[in-house]
Order: sequence, then structure tokens, then C-alpha cells
Amino acid sequence: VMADWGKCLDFGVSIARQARTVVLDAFEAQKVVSLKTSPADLVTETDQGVENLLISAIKEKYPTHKFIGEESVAAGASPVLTDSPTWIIDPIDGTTNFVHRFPFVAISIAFAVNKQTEFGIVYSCMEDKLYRAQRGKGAFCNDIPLRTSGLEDITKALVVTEIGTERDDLSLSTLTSNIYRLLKIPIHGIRAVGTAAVDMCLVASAGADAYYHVGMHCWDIAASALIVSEAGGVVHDISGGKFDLMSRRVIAASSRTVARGIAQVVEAFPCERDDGLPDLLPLDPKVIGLNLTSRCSTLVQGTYPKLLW
Ligand SMILES: O=P(O)(O)O[C@H]1[C@H](O)[C@@H](O)[C@@H](O)[C@@H](O)[C@@H]1O
Ligand SMILES: [Mg+2]
Ligand SMILES: [Mg+2]
Repeated sequence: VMADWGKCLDFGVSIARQARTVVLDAFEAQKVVSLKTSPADLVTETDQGVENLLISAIKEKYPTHKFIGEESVAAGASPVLTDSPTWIIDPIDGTTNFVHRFPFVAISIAFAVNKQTEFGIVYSCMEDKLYRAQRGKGAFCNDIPLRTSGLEDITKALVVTEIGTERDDLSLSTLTSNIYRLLKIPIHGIRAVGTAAVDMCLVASAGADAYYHVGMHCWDIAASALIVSEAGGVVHDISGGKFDLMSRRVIAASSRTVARGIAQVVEAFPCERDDGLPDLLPLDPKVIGLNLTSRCSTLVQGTYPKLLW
């Protein structure tokens, strides 16, 4: 029988609401900003404070549960997802927005058991929009049910993506040529809100038709990936194959057709997986009929082969 994690979800919502008050209080205040992996990868004391608040509240109620938190990982914790009940937390998604007071900042909390996401919560703090989904039970924004647009025709798509924090030539040339090739399809337009979690919730709420990105982390999208699929959307790897939460690549879309259309024109640049495993080519045996057993031990330099089906 499927365990009902509903009470755990309710607890997650209650601590997300508490954390939001901390974010709102800090939003206007002076901030101490530090750098992480690049001059564009920022972190503040509020990121760390909110993560500590969430993790200590959860530990008190569920002492055996495990955590993958963005700022704990930045401080050296290992982001390996086991079968144990695990909370995957991004305390502030959109830290650059937070620092600049660009009013799109989200708290993202996902909960996985046996490596399967059981619920996801994304609180878009300035908008006061609390998105949530429990596996098999639908997706909601402030308790209103969510459905994606269901769009099939990519030439009518509004697509969200992110610029990310990479500033090296390969990442930036791949990223900008992806935008160029998408616009040439043509599509209606491209937007970047500055938080992957909110981008994906826009797909779930039909405000956009697809989101794609290479370089974000599991904590950015673990919650919103479930919210998109519970809203009737699809979530795939950037190649069009099977989504892998730890791969740092994703397409979330209104339909498989739109996802396929994006997979055909966008390319991935190599980036280290969140779990540190050797990078797997995004080969989905079902999709290409291959019987793959061995992992690919080295990154395919440059871009991944096109996996079209
Ligand atoms: O604000 P973060 O939690 O660091 O997440 C950001 C990420 O740093 C950036 O690279 C982009 O991918 C954004 O979409 C993320 O939300
Ligand atoms: Mg983030
Ligand atoms: Mg963050």
C-alpha cells in the first residue's frame, strides 16, 4: 500500500510559511553577499539562515530523515540521494534576484523516498504563491488546481529558461546558440525569471509552455518537477530521454511534442552531476532500443549526440 506522506507535506507547508517571513523581512535589508562557484553565483546569510531553520525544524520532528540542502552541500555535505526519506531543499531559489530586490524569490522543498519524489513545495515569496503537489494527487497554487497549457504546437510556445551562473565560453556559447536556434523555429518568445523553481511552476500553471536548462541543480527543480508532472506536464532530459534529477539537465513542457521540439534544437554543455557520478549519456534504452549496461565513464566533449525519436 502506498504510504501517505500527507502529514509530512502539511508540515513542509507550515515551515515554508515560517521561512517566507524570514525572506520577506530580509528582502529590503542590507545584505552581506558572498561568492560560490563564479562571480555570478551569490549566497547571503539569509540563504544559510533559512536552510538552517528548515533543517532544524524537520530534524526535530523527523530525526531519521536525510537532507540535501543547497547551502549544506556548498559547505561540504554530500548530495547523494539514497532510498531513505530525504528532504531536498533550496532555501532561496533566485539569490541574485534577492540581492537585487528583483521580486521573484522562491523557497523550494521536495521530499523523496526510495529516490521517488513524494511531494514538492515551491513558495514564490514576493508573489505570495504557494505551489504544491503530492505524487498522484494533483498540483495546486494557493489551493487552486493547476493544469499546464497542453500546447502541442511549438511555434506557439512561450519558453522559459535561465542564464545561470556559468561565465565560461563553452557554457555561454552553448546557451546563447540554444536561444538562437529556439527563436528560429520560430517560437513566440523566451523569458528568464531568475529562479528555476518559479520558471517550472509557470509551466505547471500554463503561464509558460516549457522550461529547459543545463546547469541547474537537483534542489532547484526537485519540487517543481513533480508540480509540473502532477499538473499534466512532461519532464524529460535535455536530450528528450528519461529525466534524471541529479544530471543537471531538464526539459519540462506542456506536452511530449513540445518537449521533443526543444530537444531537437538545444544542446547540453558538459557539467558535473550533482551526485558526482560519471556523466551518463542521456540514453533512454526504451527510446532508442539500445541495451545499455555500462555507464559512460567520460564526458562527451562538447555537446551530446542528438537523441531524436
Ligand atoms: O538562486 P539559486 O538557488 O542559486 O538558484 C539559481 C541558480 O544559481 C542559477 O544558476 C539559475 O540556474 C537559477 O535558475 C537558479 O534558480
Ligand atoms: Mg536554486
Ligand atoms: Mg538557492
